[in-house]
Amino acid sequence: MVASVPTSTVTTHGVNGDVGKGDRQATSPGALVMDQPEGEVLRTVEMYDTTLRDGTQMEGISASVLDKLKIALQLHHFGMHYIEGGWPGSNPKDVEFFERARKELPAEAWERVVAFGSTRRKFKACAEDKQLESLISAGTGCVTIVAKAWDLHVDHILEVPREENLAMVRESVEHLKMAGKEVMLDLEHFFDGWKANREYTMQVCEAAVGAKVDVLVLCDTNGGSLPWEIDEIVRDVKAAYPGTRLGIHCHNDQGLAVANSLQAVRSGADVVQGTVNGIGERTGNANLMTIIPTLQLKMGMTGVGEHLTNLTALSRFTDEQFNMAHTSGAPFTGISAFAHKGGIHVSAVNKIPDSYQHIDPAQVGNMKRVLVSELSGQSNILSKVEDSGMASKTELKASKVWRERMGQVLKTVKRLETEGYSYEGADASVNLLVRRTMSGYVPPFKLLDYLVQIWDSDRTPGGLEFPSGPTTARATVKVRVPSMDSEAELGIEGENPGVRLEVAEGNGPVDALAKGLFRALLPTFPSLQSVKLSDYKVRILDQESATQAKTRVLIEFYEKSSDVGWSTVGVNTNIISASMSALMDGFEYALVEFGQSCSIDAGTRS
Ligand SMILES: CC(=O)SCCNC(=O)CCNC(=O)[C@H](O)C(C)(C)COP(=O)(O)OP(=O)(O)OC[C@H]1O[C@@H](n2cnc3c(N)ncnc32)[C@H](O)[C@@H]1OP(=O)(O)O
Ligand SMILES: CC(C)C(=O)C(=O)O
Repeated sequence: MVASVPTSTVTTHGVNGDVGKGDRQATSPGALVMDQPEGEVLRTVEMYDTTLRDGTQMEGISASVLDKLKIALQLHHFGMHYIEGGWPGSNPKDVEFFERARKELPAEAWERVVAFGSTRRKFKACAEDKQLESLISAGTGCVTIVAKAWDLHVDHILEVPREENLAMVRESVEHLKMAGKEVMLDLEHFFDGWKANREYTMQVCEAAVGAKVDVLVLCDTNGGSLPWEIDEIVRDVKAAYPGTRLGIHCHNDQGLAVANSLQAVRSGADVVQGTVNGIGERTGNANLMTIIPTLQLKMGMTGVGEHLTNLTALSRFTDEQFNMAHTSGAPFTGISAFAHKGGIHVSAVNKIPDSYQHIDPAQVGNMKRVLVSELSGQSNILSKVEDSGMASKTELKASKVWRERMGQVLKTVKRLETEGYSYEGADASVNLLVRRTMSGYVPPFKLLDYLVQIWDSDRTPGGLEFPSGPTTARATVKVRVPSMDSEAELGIEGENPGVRLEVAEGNGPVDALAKGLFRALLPTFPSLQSVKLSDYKVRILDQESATQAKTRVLIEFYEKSSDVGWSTVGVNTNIISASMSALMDGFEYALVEFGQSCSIDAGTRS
C-alpha cells in the first residue's frame, strides 16, 4: 500500500541524518526537525483514518452509507494512506458500504479502504468464523483486526485461557495472510496490559509477528496513558521487533491523544491512527486534523504534501456530513483558529503575522480574521477598512481624517456593545459604521416607516377570513430611494417619485418584512435578486427583564453568484425593530458592496 501512494508519504529526517536546507525551510518558523533514533536517516509514517469506524462510535453520530462514501472519497483526495471503512461483520450497512465502495469509489481510493474486525471467536476454527469470512469477502487489500493484549481482558472479558487468546491472534493473522491480505493487528489496551504484565503483551506481539503480521498497532484504548509512558513502551516494542511496522491508536480521555500519538511517532511508530476532528468513542480519538499539520509543519515531515491546504475544508466537510456543529476553536481548522480580537494582538499581527500566529493559516487552508468588539483598538478598525478596500494601509496611516474616522467608529462600537450590540459576528454592520462616517456617503435607501400585522392562522379575528396555511404575517414597508428622484426627469409619473410603498406576506413577521423590503427595493436595484438570507439568530440579552428584555438579532446573508456571505446585527427591546435594523444593514451592505445597478425598471411598477 505504501508504494501505491507515494505522493502522500510522510517522511521524517533524523538530526543525525543529512537534513537538507530545503527540508528545514518546509517547517514553520522556530520548528525543530524531529530527532530520530541514531543512525536512522529517513523514515516513513503513514496516516490511518478511522473516522468511518471508530469515529462513528461517538455518541450522536450515525452515518448513512452515502455519507460514508462521500467522506471516504474526500479522505482519498486528501491523501490519507488508509481509510478504515467499518466493520462488515457488524451490520448490513457496513456490508453495503464495502460493496458500494468497491464499485463506486475510484480504483485508487478503493485501494486505500480497510475492513475492520476482530480475531476469531474463542474456541472456533478460523474457517468457520463468519466474521473473519465477512472481512475477507469485503474485498479490501488491507484488513485490521482487534485483539486482546491485556491479561485482565483475556481472563475476565474474553474469559479464555491465555494460550487460547494467543492462538486466536496467531491463527487469525495466518488465516488473513493466507487470503492475501495486508494485516494490521490492533492490540487493544496495549499500554495498560504492558504495565500490568509486560511478558504477556510481548507474547501476544510474538504470536502476531510469528504469523507475519504487517503492522502491530499499540492502542491506548482507555486513553489513560501519559506521553513518557508511551515513549518507554513504544521504544521497548520497537527494540524487540525492529523489523515490524508499529502503529499507534490513542484515545483522548485525558486530552492527550494528539500528544501521545506524536510522542509515539518520535519513539518509533510508523502508522498513526486517528480521526477527522478527533471524533470517536467516549471523548474521541486522536485528532488527525492536528496531528497531520504538526507532523508536516513542525516535525519536518512531508506529510500529505500539498494536500495540507485542504485540511480545513476536509474538517468542515466531515462535520457537515455528520451534521455536527463545527468547533470554532479547533486547532488549525476552526474558524477562530486564526481570529484576533484583542487590540494589542491585532496591532501586532498587522505588522508581523507570526507575532500571534504559530503558522501561516494558508498552509492549512484557513485564514486570518480580525474581530471588532469592545476589546478592539484602532488597529482592528484599520484592518476592516483595509480589507474592504475603502482605503489602503498607506492612506490610512497618512490621513488625519481617516484616523479621526476610525477613532469615531471605535467609540461607537464600544458604546453600542455596552448597549448589547456584538460586532464580532457582524462584519457588514461594522463596514457600514465606517461608511457612515465618510462625508459624501449617501445610503442607497432610507426607511420611512413600516408596519407588521400578525395573526394566528387558525382563527378569524374580527370575523375576517384570514388566510390559513403558512402565511401568518403581513408587512407594509415604505422606503425612499434617493436615486429614484430622477424618475420624474425620466417622465415616470407619480406623486412621490422617490418613495416606494410595498406590502408582503410571510410565514412570520421577519419573513414578511424581508419580503416587503425586497419588493420595495428590487425594481431600482435588480442586483438584489441574487441576495439571499441564510441564517437568523436571536439572543435575549437580559433574561431577568422577562418580556421586556433586550434582544440581539444576527442575520447572515449571501450573494448567490459569488457565494460571498456577510452578517449584520440589530439590538432592541422590540424583536421586530432589532430584526428590521439587521435586515436593513444587510440590504444596504449588499448594495454598496455588490453595486447598486440603478436601472429603473418602469415595467415592474404597477
Ligand atoms: C476497542 C474497540 O473500539 S473494538 C471495536 C468496538 N466496536 C464495536 O463493538 C462495534 C461493532 N460491534 C458489533 O456490531 C457487535 O458487538 C459484534 C457484532 C462485533 C458482536 O456482537 P455479539 O456477538 O452480539 O457480542 P457482544 O457485542 O455482546 O460481545 C462481544 C463478544 O466479542 C468477544 N470479543 C471481544 N473482543 C474480541 C476479540 N478481539 N476477538 C474475539 N472475540 C472478542 C467478547 O468476549 C464477547 O463475547 P462473549 O459474550 O462470548 O464474551
Ligand atoms: C480497535 C482498537 C483500535 C480501538 O478502537 C481501541 O483500542 O481503542
